Amino acid sequence: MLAAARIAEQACGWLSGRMVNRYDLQRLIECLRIECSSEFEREWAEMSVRGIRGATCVDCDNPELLLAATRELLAELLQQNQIVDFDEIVSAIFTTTPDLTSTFPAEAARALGMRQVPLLCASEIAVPQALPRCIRVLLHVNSSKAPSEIVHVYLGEAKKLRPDIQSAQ
Ligand SMILES: C=C(O[C@@H]1C=C(C(=O)O)C=C[C@H]1O)C(=O)O
Repeated sequence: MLAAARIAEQACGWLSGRMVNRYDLQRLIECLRIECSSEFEREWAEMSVRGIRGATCVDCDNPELLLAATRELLAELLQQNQIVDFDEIVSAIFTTTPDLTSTFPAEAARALGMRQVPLLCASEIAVPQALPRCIRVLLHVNSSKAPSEIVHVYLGEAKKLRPDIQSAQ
């Protein structure tokens, strides 16, 4: 639980059923202020920037299909990594294989609410025989998780890209 939520819960418990005077309230506010700042310092000290990878494929180069597939991928990445607040996301880089040019996958991220997140789209390297019609994403997030706790998400045909990750999960 976030420090602020836990402290607020404690404060509510302390206050419930009490007649509090102004002196008590001032004392409580001062205690919470000290407790909050040290808790936040501890939480921030444990935070690092982590990279989270994902990929998915579409059947053809159609903007609606591409945006729906990107939305699905992002939703899965957020859910699997318990990202509830877009402010935790530092940036997101998308690539599409050279056969996908109908739209920018970043639009799907904005449509999900990532309006403040810096986004970038680029074309993947045209490696011969590489998996076609593939959308990739690299999220950078502020996280207190260890690298081994990060869940990278490969959907559909894109699962073939990283069999090592599929077997590890
Ligand atoms: C294997 C992938 O495709 C390509 C190869 C990568 C790699 O070797 O790490 C990373 C991204 C892509 O350029 C992937 O998306 O994971």
